[in-house]
Amino acid sequence: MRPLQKEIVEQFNVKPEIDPATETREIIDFMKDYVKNYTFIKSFVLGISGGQDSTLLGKLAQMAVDELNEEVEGGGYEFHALRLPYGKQNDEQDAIDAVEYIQPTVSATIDIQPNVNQSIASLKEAGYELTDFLEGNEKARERMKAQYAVAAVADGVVLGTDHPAEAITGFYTKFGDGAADLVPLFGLNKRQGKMLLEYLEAPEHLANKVPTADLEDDKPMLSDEEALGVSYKAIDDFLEGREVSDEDYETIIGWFKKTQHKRDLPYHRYNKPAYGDKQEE
Ligand SMILES: Nc1ncnc2c1ncn2[C@@H]1O[C@H](COP(=O)(O)OP(=O)(O)OC[C@H]2O[C@@H]([n+]3cccc(C(=O)O)c3)[C@H](O)[C@@H]2O)[C@@H](O)[C@H]1O
Ligand SMILES: Nc1ncnc2c1ncn2[C@@H]1O[C@H](COP(=O)(O)OP(=O)(O)OP(=O)(O)O)[C@@H](O)[C@H]1O
Ligand SMILES: [Mg+2]
Repeated sequence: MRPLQKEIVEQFNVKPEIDPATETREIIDFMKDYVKNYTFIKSFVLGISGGQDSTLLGKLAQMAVDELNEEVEGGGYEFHALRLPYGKQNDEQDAIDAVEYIQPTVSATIDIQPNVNQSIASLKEAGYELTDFLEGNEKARERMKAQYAVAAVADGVVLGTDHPAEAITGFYTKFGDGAADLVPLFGLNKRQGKMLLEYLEAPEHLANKVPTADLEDDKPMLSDEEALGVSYKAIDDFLEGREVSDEDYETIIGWFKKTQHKRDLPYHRYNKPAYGDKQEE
Protein backbone atom coordinates (compact mmCIF):
# COMPACT_ATOMS: atom_id res chain seq x y z
CA MET A 1 0.00 0.00 0.00
CA ARG A 2 1.26 3.50 -0.77
CA PRO A 3 1.95 5.57 2.37
CA LEU A 4 -0.96 7.99 1.85
CA GLN A 5 -3.39 5.15 1.21
CA LYS A 6 -2.19 3.46 4.42
CA GLU A 7 -2.72 6.68 6.38
CA ILE A 8 -6.23 7.12 4.94
CA VAL A 9 -7.19 3.48 5.51
CA GLU A 10 -6.21 3.85 9.18
CA GLN A 11 -8.29 7.03 9.47
CA PHE A 12 -11.51 5.49 8.16
CA ASN A 13 -11.63 2.22 10.12
CA VAL A 14 -12.92 0.06 7.26
CA LYS A 15 -12.36 -3.64 7.85
CA PRO A 16 -11.25 -5.73 4.85
CA GLU A 17 -13.99 -8.21 5.76
CA ILE A 18 -17.08 -7.93 7.93
CA ASP A 19 -19.69 -10.09 9.54
CA PRO A 20 -23.00 -8.24 8.90
CA ALA A 21 -24.59 -9.56 12.10
CA THR A 22 -21.72 -8.26 14.24
CA GLU A 23 -21.67 -4.86 12.53
CA THR A 24 -25.44 -4.53 12.89
CA ARG A 25 -25.23 -5.33 16.59
CA GLU A 26 -22.36 -2.91 17.19
CA ILE A 27 -24.06 -0.01 15.38
CA ILE A 28 -27.33 -0.50 17.25
CA ASP A 29 -25.45 -0.74 20.55
CA PHE A 30 -23.54 2.43 19.76
CA MET A 31 -26.79 4.34 19.22
CA LYS A 32 -28.42 2.90 22.34
CA ASP A 33 -25.39 3.52 24.56
CA TYR A 34 -25.15 7.09 23.35
CA VAL A 35 -28.79 7.84 24.13
CA LYS A 36 -28.62 6.14 27.53
CA ASN A 37 -25.89 8.59 28.56
CA TYR A 38 -28.11 11.64 28.12
CA THR A 39 -31.37 12.14 29.95
CA PHE A 40 -32.74 14.63 27.41
CA ILE A 41 -32.40 12.48 24.28
CA LYS A 42 -35.65 10.72 23.46
CA SER A 43 -35.50 10.45 19.70
CA PHE A 44 -33.50 10.02 16.53
CA VAL A 45 -34.23 12.07 13.41
CA LEU A 46 -33.23 11.20 9.83
CA GLY A 47 -34.22 12.17 6.31
CA ILE A 48 -35.34 9.16 4.27
CA SER A 49 -34.59 9.53 0.55
CA GLY A 50 -35.22 6.00 -0.69
CA GLY A 51 -31.47 5.57 -1.25
CA GLN A 52 -29.31 2.80 0.23
CA ASP A 53 -27.77 4.73 3.11
CA SER A 54 -30.85 6.28 4.70
CA THR A 55 -32.81 3.05 4.24
CA LEU A 56 -30.12 1.20 6.20
CA LEU A 57 -29.62 3.79 8.91
CA GLY A 58 -33.38 4.33 9.27
CA LYS A 59 -33.86 0.61 9.85
CA LEU A 60 -31.03 0.46 12.40
CA ALA A 61 -32.39 3.54 14.20
CA GLN A 62 -35.84 1.99 14.51
CA MET A 63 -34.31 -1.27 15.77
CA ALA A 64 -32.37 0.72 18.39
CA VAL A 65 -35.53 2.58 19.45
CA ASP A 66 -37.52 -0.66 19.73
CA GLU A 67 -34.85 -2.17 21.96
CA LEU A 68 -34.59 1.00 24.08
CA ASN A 69 -38.34 0.95 24.64
CA GLU A 70 -38.10 -2.66 25.87
CA GLU A 71 -35.11 -2.11 28.09
CA VAL A 72 -35.47 1.35 29.59
CA GLU A 73 -38.11 1.96 32.23
CA GLY A 74 -40.64 4.52 31.00
CA GLY A 75 -39.59 4.03 27.37
CA GLY A 76 -41.06 6.67 25.09
CA TYR A 77 -38.20 6.63 22.57
CA GLU A 78 -39.06 7.56 18.98
CA PHE A 79 -37.56 7.52 15.52
CA HIS A 80 -38.71 10.35 13.26
CA ALA A 81 -38.37 9.39 9.60
CA LEU A 82 -38.63 12.51 7.47
CA ARG A 83 -39.42 12.56 3.79
CA LEU A 84 -37.94 15.82 2.50
CA PRO A 85 -38.81 16.14 -1.20
CA TYR A 86 -38.12 19.21 -3.31
CA GLY A 87 -41.63 19.37 -4.75
CA LYS A 88 -42.31 15.93 -6.20
CA GLN A 89 -39.34 13.60 -5.78
CA ASN A 90 -38.20 11.79 -8.96
CA ASP A 91 -37.96 8.46 -7.15
CA GLU A 92 -40.79 9.10 -4.72
CA GLN A 93 -41.95 5.48 -4.66
CA ASP A 94 -38.57 4.33 -3.33
CA ALA A 95 -38.83 6.78 -0.43
CA ILE A 96 -42.33 5.53 0.32
CA ASP A 97 -41.09 1.92 0.15
CA ALA A 98 -38.19 2.73 2.49
CA VAL A 99 -40.52 4.21 5.11
CA GLU A 100 -42.79 1.17 4.76
CA TYR A 101 -39.79 -1.15 5.31
CA ILE A 102 -38.50 0.83 8.32
CA GLN A 103 -41.87 1.14 10.08
CA PRO A 104 -40.76 4.24 12.00
CA THR A 105 -42.40 5.45 15.20
CA VAL A 106 -43.27 8.69 13.40
CA SER A 107 -43.11 9.53 9.71
CA ALA A 108 -43.66 12.98 8.25
CA THR A 109 -43.20 14.75 4.93
CA ILE A 110 -41.84 18.29 4.69
CA ASP A 111 -41.65 19.87 1.24
CA ILE A 112 -38.42 21.88 1.10
CA GLN A 113 -39.29 23.54 -2.22
CA PRO A 114 -40.95 26.76 -0.98
CA ASN A 115 -38.07 27.59 1.40
CA VAL A 116 -35.37 26.71 -1.13
CA ASN A 117 -37.04 28.78 -3.84
CA GLN A 118 -37.44 31.74 -1.49
CA SER A 119 -33.79 31.51 -0.52
CA ILE A 120 -32.72 31.42 -4.18
CA ALA A 121 -34.97 34.42 -4.93
CA SER A 122 -33.67 36.47 -1.97
CA LEU A 123 -30.07 35.81 -2.97
CA LYS A 124 -30.84 36.75 -6.56
CA GLU A 125 -32.43 39.99 -5.42
CA ALA A 126 -29.23 40.77 -3.53
CA GLY A 127 -27.19 40.12 -6.67
CA TYR A 128 -26.10 36.52 -6.02
CA GLU A 129 -27.36 34.15 -8.69
CA LEU A 130 -26.95 30.46 -7.87
CA THR A 131 -26.14 27.95 -10.58
CA ASP A 132 -28.17 24.74 -10.78
CA PHE A 133 -25.27 22.97 -9.02
CA LEU A 134 -25.27 25.49 -6.16
CA GLU A 135 -29.03 25.26 -5.84
CA GLY A 136 -28.39 21.57 -5.10
CA ASN A 137 -26.35 22.50 -2.04
CA GLU A 138 -29.16 24.84 -0.99
CA LYS A 139 -31.53 21.86 -1.03
CA ALA A 140 -29.17 19.78 1.12
CA ARG A 141 -28.85 22.62 3.65
CA GLU A 142 -32.61 23.12 3.77
CA ARG A 143 -32.97 19.41 4.60
CA MET A 144 -30.43 19.87 7.39
CA LYS A 145 -32.48 22.79 8.80
CA ALA A 146 -35.68 20.74 8.80
CA GLN A 147 -34.01 17.82 10.59
CA TYR A 148 -32.50 20.07 13.28
CA ALA A 149 -35.87 21.77 13.81
CA VAL A 150 -37.56 18.40 14.33
CA ALA A 151 -34.77 17.23 16.65
CA ALA A 152 -35.23 20.34 18.77
CA VAL A 153 -38.98 19.82 19.03
CA ALA A 154 -38.75 16.05 19.60
CA ASP A 155 -35.88 16.08 22.15
CA GLY A 156 -33.78 14.29 19.62
CA VAL A 157 -30.48 14.08 17.82
CA VAL A 158 -29.95 14.23 14.06
CA LEU A 159 -28.51 11.15 12.43
CA GLY A 160 -26.25 11.44 9.41
CA THR A 161 -25.55 8.76 6.80
CA ASP A 162 -21.93 9.79 6.26
CA HIS A 163 -19.65 6.78 5.90
CA PRO A 164 -16.07 6.28 4.66
CA ALA A 165 -16.96 5.68 0.99
CA GLU A 166 -18.59 9.11 0.95
CA ALA A 167 -16.33 10.90 3.43
CA ILE A 168 -13.15 10.02 1.53
CA THR A 169 -14.31 12.03 -1.49
CA GLY A 170 -16.19 14.64 0.57
CA PHE A 171 -19.23 13.93 -1.58
CA TYR A 172 -21.73 15.79 0.54
CA THR A 173 -22.74 19.38 1.16
CA LYS A 174 -20.72 21.00 3.92
CA PHE A 175 -23.12 21.78 6.79
CA GLY A 176 -25.90 20.27 4.66
CA ASP A 177 -26.17 16.49 4.66
CA GLY A 178 -22.65 16.60 6.12
CA ALA A 179 -24.09 18.04 9.33
CA ALA A 180 -25.32 15.58 11.95
CA ASP A 181 -24.96 14.68 15.60
CA LEU A 182 -24.24 10.98 15.16
CA VAL A 183 -22.92 9.15 12.10
CA PRO A 184 -23.46 5.50 13.05
CA LEU A 185 -22.53 4.05 9.64
CA PHE A 186 -18.97 5.27 10.04
CA GLY A 187 -16.62 2.34 9.50
CA LEU A 188 -18.64 0.76 6.67
CA ASN A 189 -17.87 1.27 3.02
CA LYS A 190 -20.57 1.18 0.33
CA ARG A 191 -20.55 -2.58 -0.37
CA GLN A 192 -20.59 -3.33 3.36
CA GLY A 193 -23.63 -1.09 3.83
CA LYS A 194 -25.32 -3.07 1.09
CA MET A 195 -24.38 -6.32 2.84
CA LEU A 196 -26.17 -5.07 5.97
CA LEU A 197 -29.25 -4.12 3.93
CA GLU A 198 -29.34 -7.66 2.55
CA TYR A 199 -28.82 -9.14 6.02
CA LEU A 200 -31.73 -7.00 7.28
CA GLU A 201 -33.90 -8.20 4.39
CA ALA A 202 -34.46 -4.78 2.85
CA PRO A 203 -36.48 -4.76 -0.38
CA GLU A 204 -34.13 -5.77 -3.18
CA HIS A 205 -34.74 -2.66 -5.29
CA LEU A 206 -33.61 -0.46 -2.39
CA ALA A 207 -30.51 -2.51 -1.54
CA ASN A 208 -29.51 -2.41 -5.21
CA LYS A 209 -30.45 1.20 -5.84
CA VAL A 210 -27.90 3.21 -7.82
CA PRO A 211 -26.48 5.81 -5.39
CA THR A 212 -27.52 9.35 -6.33
CA ALA A 213 -27.64 12.73 -4.62
CA ASP A 214 -30.34 13.84 -7.08
CA LEU A 215 -29.76 17.50 -6.28
CA GLU A 216 -29.47 19.03 -9.75
CA ASP A 217 -32.61 19.86 -11.74
CA ASP A 218 -30.58 19.82 -14.98
CA LYS A 219 -29.17 16.35 -14.28
CA PRO A 220 -31.95 14.38 -12.59
CA MET A 221 -30.85 11.18 -10.82
CA LEU A 222 -27.20 11.77 -11.72
CA SER A 223 -25.32 8.81 -10.24
CA ASP A 224 -22.61 9.49 -7.65
CA GLU A 225 -20.16 7.43 -9.71
CA GLU A 226 -20.69 9.58 -12.78
CA ALA A 227 -20.36 12.79 -10.77
CA LEU A 228 -17.20 11.57 -9.04
CA GLY A 229 -15.53 9.93 -12.02
CA VAL A 230 -14.68 6.84 -10.00
CA SER A 231 -16.66 3.71 -9.08
CA TYR A 232 -17.70 2.74 -5.56
CA LYS A 233 -15.97 -0.58 -6.24
CA ALA A 234 -12.66 1.26 -6.57
CA ILE A 235 -13.39 3.46 -3.52
CA ASP A 236 -14.36 0.39 -1.48
CA ASP A 237 -11.24 -1.50 -2.58
CA PHE A 238 -9.08 1.50 -1.69
CA LEU A 239 -10.65 1.72 1.79
CA GLU A 240 -10.11 -2.00 2.36
CA GLY A 241 -6.43 -1.47 1.63
CA ARG A 242 -6.53 -3.17 -1.78
CA GLU A 243 -4.72 -2.04 -4.87
CA VAL A 244 -6.59 0.16 -7.34
CA SER A 245 -5.57 1.39 -10.79
CA ASP A 246 -3.32 4.46 -10.98
CA GLU A 247 -6.17 6.46 -12.51
CA ASP A 248 -8.60 5.55 -9.72
CA TYR A 249 -5.91 6.22 -7.12
CA GLU A 250 -5.29 9.72 -8.48
CA THR A 251 -9.02 10.51 -8.67
CA ILE A 252 -9.66 9.35 -5.10
CA ILE A 253 -6.64 11.20 -3.69
CA GLY A 254 -7.64 14.31 -5.66
CA TRP A 255 -11.08 14.37 -4.05
CA PHE A 256 -9.62 13.51 -0.66
CA LYS A 257 -7.26 16.49 -0.66
CA LYS A 258 -9.76 18.91 -2.14
CA THR A 259 -12.32 18.11 0.55
CA GLN A 260 -10.11 17.81 3.65
CA HIS A 261 -11.74 20.99 5.02
CA LYS A 262 -15.11 19.22 5.17
CA ARG A 263 -13.79 16.54 7.50
CA ASP A 264 -12.22 19.02 9.90
CA LEU A 265 -13.59 21.59 12.29
CA PRO A 266 -13.21 25.19 11.05
CA TYR A 267 -9.54 26.17 11.01
CA HIS A 268 -7.73 28.69 13.16
CA ARG A 269 -4.13 29.77 13.77
CA TYR A 270 -3.40 26.71 15.90
CA ASN A 271 -5.07 24.13 13.66
CA LYS A 272 -4.26 24.23 9.98
CA PRO A 273 -5.20 21.70 7.29
CA ALA A 274 -3.01 18.64 6.84
CA TYR A 275 -3.49 18.64 3.07
CA GLY A 276 -3.98 21.24 0.36
CA ASP A 277 -4.99 20.24 -3.15
CA LYS A 278 -1.88 22.00 -4.50
CA GLN A 279 0.50 19.89 -2.38
CA GLU A 280 2.40 16.97 -3.91
CA GLU A 281 2.12 13.64 -2.13
N1 LIG B 1 -9.84 24.67 1.15
C1 LIG B 1 -10.94 25.07 1.81
N2 LIG B 1 -10.85 25.40 3.11
C2 LIG B 1 -11.94 25.77 3.80
N3 LIG B 1 -13.18 25.84 3.27
C3 LIG B 1 -13.31 25.54 1.97
C4 LIG B 1 -12.21 25.14 1.18
N4 LIG B 1 -12.64 24.87 -0.07
C5 LIG B 1 -13.95 25.11 -0.08
N5 LIG B 1 -14.40 25.53 1.15
C6 LIG B 1 -15.78 25.87 1.54
O1 LIG B 1 -16.61 24.80 1.18
C7 LIG B 1 -17.62 25.25 0.27
C8 LIG B 1 -17.88 24.17 -0.77
O2 LIG B 1 -18.36 23.00 -0.16
P1 LIG B 1 -19.87 22.57 -0.39
O3 LIG B 1 -20.76 23.71 -0.07
O4 LIG B 1 -20.10 21.29 0.32
O5 LIG B 1 -19.99 22.37 -1.99
P2 LIG B 1 -19.25 21.43 -3.05
O6 LIG B 1 -18.26 20.53 -2.41
O7 LIG B 1 -18.78 22.28 -4.15
O8 LIG B 1 -20.47 20.61 -3.58
C9 LIG B 1 -21.07 19.54 -2.88
C10 LIG B 1 -20.84 18.24 -3.62
O9 LIG B 1 -21.37 17.19 -2.86
C11 LIG B 1 -22.35 16.50 -3.61
N6 LIG B 1 -23.43 16.08 -2.71
C12 LIG B 1 -24.06 17.02 -1.95
C13 LIG B 1 -25.09 16.63 -1.12
C14 LIG B 1 -25.47 15.29 -1.07
C15 LIG B 1 -24.78 14.38 -1.84
C16 LIG B 1 -25.20 12.94 -1.81
O10 LIG B 1 -24.41 12.07 -2.19
O11 LIG B 1 -26.35 12.72 -1.42
C17 LIG B 1 -23.76 14.77 -2.66
C18 LIG B 1 -22.85 17.47 -4.63
O12 LIG B 1 -23.42 16.79 -5.75
C19 LIG B 1 -21.57 18.22 -4.96
O13 LIG B 1 -20.80 17.51 -5.89
C20 LIG B 1 -17.08 26.54 -0.32
O14 LIG B 1 -18.15 27.38 -0.75
C21 LIG B 1 -16.31 27.12 0.84
O15 LIG B 1 -17.20 27.78 1.74
N1 LIG C 1 -35.24 13.49 -0.95
C1 LIG C 1 -34.78 13.32 0.28
N2 LIG C 1 -35.63 13.16 1.31
C2 LIG C 1 -35.18 12.99 2.57
N3 LIG C 1 -33.87 12.96 2.88
C3 LIG C 1 -32.98 13.11 1.90
C4 LIG C 1 -33.37 13.30 0.55
N4 LIG C 1 -32.25 13.38 -0.21
C5 LIG C 1 -31.21 13.27 0.64
N5 LIG C 1 -31.64 13.09 1.91
C6 LIG C 1 -30.81 12.93 3.12
O1 LIG C 1 -29.45 13.21 2.78
C7 LIG C 1 -28.65 12.05 3.01
C8 LIG C 1 -27.49 11.98 2.03
O2 LIG C 1 -27.94 11.58 0.76
P1 LIG C 1 -27.23 10.34 0.03
O3 LIG C 1 -27.69 10.35 -1.37
O4 LIG C 1 -25.78 10.36 0.32
O5 LIG C 1 -27.79 9.05 0.81
P2 LIG C 1 -28.96 8.06 0.41
O6 LIG C 1 -29.84 8.70 -0.61
O7 LIG C 1 -29.62 7.63 1.66
O8 LIG C 1 -28.20 6.81 -0.21
P3 LIG C 1 -27.37 6.75 -1.59
O9 LIG C 1 -26.03 7.36 -1.29
O10 LIG C 1 -27.24 5.30 -1.86
O11 LIG C 1 -28.11 7.52 -2.63
C9 LIG C 1 -29.63 10.90 2.94
O12 LIG C 1 -29.14 9.77 3.61
C10 LIG C 1 -30.86 11.48 3.61
O13 LIG C 1 -30.76 11.44 5.01
MG1 LIG D 1 -29.21 9.37 -2.41
